[in-house]
Amino acid sequence: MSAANAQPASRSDQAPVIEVRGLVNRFGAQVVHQDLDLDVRRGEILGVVGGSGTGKSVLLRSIVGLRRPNAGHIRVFGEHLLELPSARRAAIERRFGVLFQRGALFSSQTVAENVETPLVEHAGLDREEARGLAAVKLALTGLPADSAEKLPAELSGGMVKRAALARALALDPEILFLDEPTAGLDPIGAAGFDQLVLTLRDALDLTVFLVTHDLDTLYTICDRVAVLAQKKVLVVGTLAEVERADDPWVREYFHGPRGRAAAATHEARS
Ligand SMILES: Nc1ncnc2c1ncn2[C@@H]1O[C@H](COP(=O)(O)OP(=O)(O)OP(=O)(O)O)[C@@H](O)[C@H]1O
Repeated sequence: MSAANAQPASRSDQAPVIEVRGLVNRFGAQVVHQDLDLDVRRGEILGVVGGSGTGKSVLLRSIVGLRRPNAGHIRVFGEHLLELPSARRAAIERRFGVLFQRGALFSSQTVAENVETPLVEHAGLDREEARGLAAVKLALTGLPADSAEKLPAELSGGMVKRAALARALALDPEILFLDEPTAGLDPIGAAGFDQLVLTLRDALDLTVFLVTHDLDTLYTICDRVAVLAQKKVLVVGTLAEVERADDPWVREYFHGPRGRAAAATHEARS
């Protein structure tokens, strides 16, 4: 049985911690989302998939406050984010940890400084306190202690992802947003990162919103999967439910050679 399936079915308590309703995102004449609805349940790892350009990152950016959608509602922790005064919204956003596609570490700061910065700027810690806590966060992500004093450019791709994850965890977030965390990693590095996300979700009681193209990630750690297509969430559910969807992209993605290989590997491990 895989680690993901080892979770009881009720691992996520069904209560949505994020509710997106009627979301519209447009860039000029290009409509990316039209009346998109999505719930993210507390405690789950939700995999968000879809073809290139279907708006996975734009959806993530809309929820975390980096893009104001053209229309719709986003409720997080029961609060309507788009209607909140900016200070209240910022307080909610501090309960998010975000790992961007390219890691987004400050290249001129050491790894430790990268993790310390949010602790100093947002949690009011002094540098020394922040340093101690940053070391804990870096250890949590499995980075060797000597990486702390290195610059991001001195780390491997997998280590950069772990350092960026440590930074995303700096302020003890309740919801972790990951944008293609295993992109560019070799299969062993990617599998290690998947297991890390699963372990941290369980240990830290996180909810995880995970944008990915990685079929192994979906089969190994995701509780549910949401497929973006036709400007909305076309289907959301367990992998078994999503695989049954009658949609050309779903068929090609899940039932094509790579999908079948990922499913077979997962079966063999179960
Ligand atoms: N700031 C922007 N200005 C104009 N168009 C944008 C902007 N951001 C995103 N888009 C467009 O919105 C669409 C969705 O982009 P998005 O990055 O969300 O796709 P995605 O599903 O994450 O794709 P991928 O899987 O390739 O990363 C794309 O056509 C993109 O070009």
